[in-house]
Amino acid sequence: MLEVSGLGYRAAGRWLVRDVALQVPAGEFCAILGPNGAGKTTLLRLLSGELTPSRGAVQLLGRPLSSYAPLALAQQRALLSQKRHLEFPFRALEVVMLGRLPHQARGHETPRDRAVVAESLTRVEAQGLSERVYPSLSGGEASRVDLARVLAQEPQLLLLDEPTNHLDPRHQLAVLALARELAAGGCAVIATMHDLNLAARFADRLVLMHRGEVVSLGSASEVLTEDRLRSVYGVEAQVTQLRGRPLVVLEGATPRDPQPHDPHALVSV
Ligand SMILES: Nc1ncnc2c1ncn2[C@@H]1O[C@H](COP(=O)(O)OP(=O)(O)OP(=O)(O)O)[C@@H](O)[C@H]1O
Repeated sequence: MLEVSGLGYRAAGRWLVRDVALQVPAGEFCAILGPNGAGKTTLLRLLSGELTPSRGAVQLLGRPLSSYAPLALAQQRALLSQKRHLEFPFRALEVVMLGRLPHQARGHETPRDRAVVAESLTRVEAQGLSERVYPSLSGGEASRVDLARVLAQEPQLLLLDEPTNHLDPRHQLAVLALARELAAGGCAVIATMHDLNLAARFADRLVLMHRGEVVSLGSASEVLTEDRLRSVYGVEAQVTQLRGRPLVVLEGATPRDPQPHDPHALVSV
């Protein structure tokens, strides 16, 4: 589904993402982890085609991402950004209908569009919000409506930037269960996440980033080791097992931040 090799992105005189190689097949839910500033969002934006790589390439469904026309790309992949802003007093239903635009001939709504929108709102437990004005929604409510919008796009590749942000525990679980369900249905799902235990529980594979590079890639048990959590996140943690998955108990911060804001740390050589 998605193949990435030698991917790099340079801005403001440094490499924000460097040398990333990754393959995500259809049917997989992959979580991208890493400390603040590690490059997760930048990588996701490169995978979506929103940013153009400085090096390397992204292939989607066997074709370079750069060869897709915007409409054709929007029919295949959807990106839920972390920073979302909508000033217009659209109803939630209308916001979700925006997800159907890539599939509509000359912007004409069909009964199928309306059915997909209704189903998308139901899948994120937001059907009761459909008539609400979007700017009046709480952070978590707006997040669920935004998720419904990208679901309505019916993408083959779904990219989610911190999809559990603002959500209460029940809705965090529901959204990640939904990501699993979509993967089971043949979609490739890639989500950036900060909650290590939720990532371990729901994702098939974890990608751990540090200073713009992928430092570990594999199952939760392979990636989430106490040594790695210390060196990458700067935390002392105990990693135990719960129902066959690692369970991380954070104990405290190490004396030194392993992700210093050193502007020269990523300077190209
Ligand atoms: N356009 C840009 N110009 C300069 N620096 C940038 C730009 N975009 C991002 N950065 C920097 O690149 C680094 C990686 O940013 P990114 O948003 O990818 O991190 P992240 O891993 O998603 O972080 P977080 O967990 O805080 O969301 C950060 O230090 C950020 O300040």
